[in-house]
Amino acid sequence: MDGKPKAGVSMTNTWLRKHHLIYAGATRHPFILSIRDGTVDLSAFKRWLGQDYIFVRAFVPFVASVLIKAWKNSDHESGDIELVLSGVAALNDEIEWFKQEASKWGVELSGVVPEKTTRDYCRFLEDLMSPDVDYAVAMTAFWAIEAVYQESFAHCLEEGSKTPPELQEACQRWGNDGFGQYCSSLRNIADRELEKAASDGGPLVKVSEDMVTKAEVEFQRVLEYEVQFWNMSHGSPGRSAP
Ligand SMILES: Cc1ncc(CN)c(N)n1
Repeated sequence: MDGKPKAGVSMTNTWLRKHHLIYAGATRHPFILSIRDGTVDLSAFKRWLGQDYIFVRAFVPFVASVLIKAWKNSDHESGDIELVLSGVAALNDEIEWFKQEASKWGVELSGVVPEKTTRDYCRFLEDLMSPDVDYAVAMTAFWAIEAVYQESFAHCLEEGSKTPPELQEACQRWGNDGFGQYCSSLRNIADRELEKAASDGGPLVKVSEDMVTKAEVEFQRVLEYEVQFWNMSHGSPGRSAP
């Protein structure tokens, strides 16, 4: 296979198939399955809550950096800016939700020390904020980060799941249909930008090919970080030390 999508098959589709094992590892992780079957260890949930609060605070400037890239790279009619802006607004609510949820569970957010996995993932986001990172690459990472949470938490709300009632609100936050629509829109933008790069036959063809390769690498790295993040939360053996 030459790594290029077949006609009519989007780039993200091609990558989801090619990397389906790690994608399933990220979206059907034992931590998520334990929420879904009601056996979740609540101390693991609280650990996730504290670490994810730190992650989300670092995610805001990353999304703001995508907003700047959207402003520079998309036209007004595309609606990219409005979509990313709605993401920033949703993160404002999300931060408030974390504060409320933490107080409900007795987690002191100001005392949470970031674990190594959280620090590494936040550093990864910081690297992606560079103006040198192309819009297509940043958008691919953005979509993948949101899609993992959407698919994971939606799984905990499916019929037959035994998610404890006190965790259902958390699952609704990312598992609801509106968030699913938002992820689809992010994915469409990523595909549109990747398609533009892949079909570029001009003198900068090599630059465009490199961009698509970079986007695929960052897609895989997001999935690896998401698995590590769940491992850390779950307290899985072999997780990295703080
Ligand atoms: C680690 C992680 N990944 C994704 C999301 C969804 N914004 C999140 N809150 N935290």
